[in-house]
Amino acid sequence: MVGNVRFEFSHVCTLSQVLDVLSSAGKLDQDIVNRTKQFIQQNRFDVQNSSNASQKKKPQTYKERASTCTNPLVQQLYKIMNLKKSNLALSVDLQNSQQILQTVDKLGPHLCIVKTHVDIIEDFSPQFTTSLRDLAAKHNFLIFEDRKFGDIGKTVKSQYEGGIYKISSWADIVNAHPVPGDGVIKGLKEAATGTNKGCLLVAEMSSAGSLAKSDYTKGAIKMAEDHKDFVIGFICQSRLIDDYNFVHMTPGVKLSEGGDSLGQQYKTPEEAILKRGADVIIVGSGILATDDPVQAAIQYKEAGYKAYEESLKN
Ligand SMILES: O=c1ccn([C@@H]2O[C@H](COP(=O)(O)O)[C@@H](O)[C@H]2O)c(=O)[nH]1
Repeated sequence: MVGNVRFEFSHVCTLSQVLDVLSSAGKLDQDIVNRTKQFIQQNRFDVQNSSNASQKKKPQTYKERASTCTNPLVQQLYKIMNLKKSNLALSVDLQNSQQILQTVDKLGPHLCIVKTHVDIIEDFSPQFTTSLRDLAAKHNFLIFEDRKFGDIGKTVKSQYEGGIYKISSWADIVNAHPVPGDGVIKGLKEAATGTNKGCLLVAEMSSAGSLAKSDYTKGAIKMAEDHKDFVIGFICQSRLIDDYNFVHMTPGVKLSEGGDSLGQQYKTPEEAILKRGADVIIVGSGILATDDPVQAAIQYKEAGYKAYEESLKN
């Protein structure tokens, strides 16, 4: 009240919208935007239900997630993570097939997922994928081909099942950019009919200046929810949805923060899991570019698992 005049205030835009405007104008770093939004999400005060406001959904163990999630591939992944006490995915970005297989054989006991970029292998042969599948069976991990499909449905279908790589015959998981619309998912899904395969949507990226943010990321979430039978989660930099049926996998992870000369941005396993809500951390050079990759993998596995245990206390 001012004098005898009563004023009523209501907001014209949300804090998230303000953050988006500042980010689009180049005034705020996307990383700060994502973290602030995540903070808001985690600390939301529900006015209508304020007595329950402090009751956050209880975090589930990997074992609990394996029994409550509905997608068989997601169940399998959480079972592996529980059994091997590992949320570590190795990005095996090497160009020689023997080197890849030897590395995977040594590091396999510590991994829940092996991520490949099959098109950087210089001596690719179908035998390589047979040997990789043998190692997946020997060490109990899933294979994720980081192909990032991004074309119309019929093209991605051919790229997934055909060509020299025949990705659908050996990869458990692939990923896709949501940019073409959900035809990209429908095309991949058709090629995977009747198999236990899954797709991750690239909802956010670790690289500086990524356009995958705000409404684009929201669109990716909607697409995932519309295709729950095949989309098993996201490549992302923050927790996007409070549903363990969608596995959040975060690349750009190293034991110390920083970046590379081509725009990659690193965060620690603790930051990725505890602050940003990742389920799986994806690590490449942090392990491969060391003198002792086995020791490095153990370090990442232990750091990732410790952060997961810590997250259960929240
Ligand atoms: O947003 C993204 C999506 C994918 N990647 C891939 O992950 C690895 C990261 O390797 P590092 O050596 O740990 O940087 C690489 O294969 C990328 O293609 C990503 O980094 N960011």
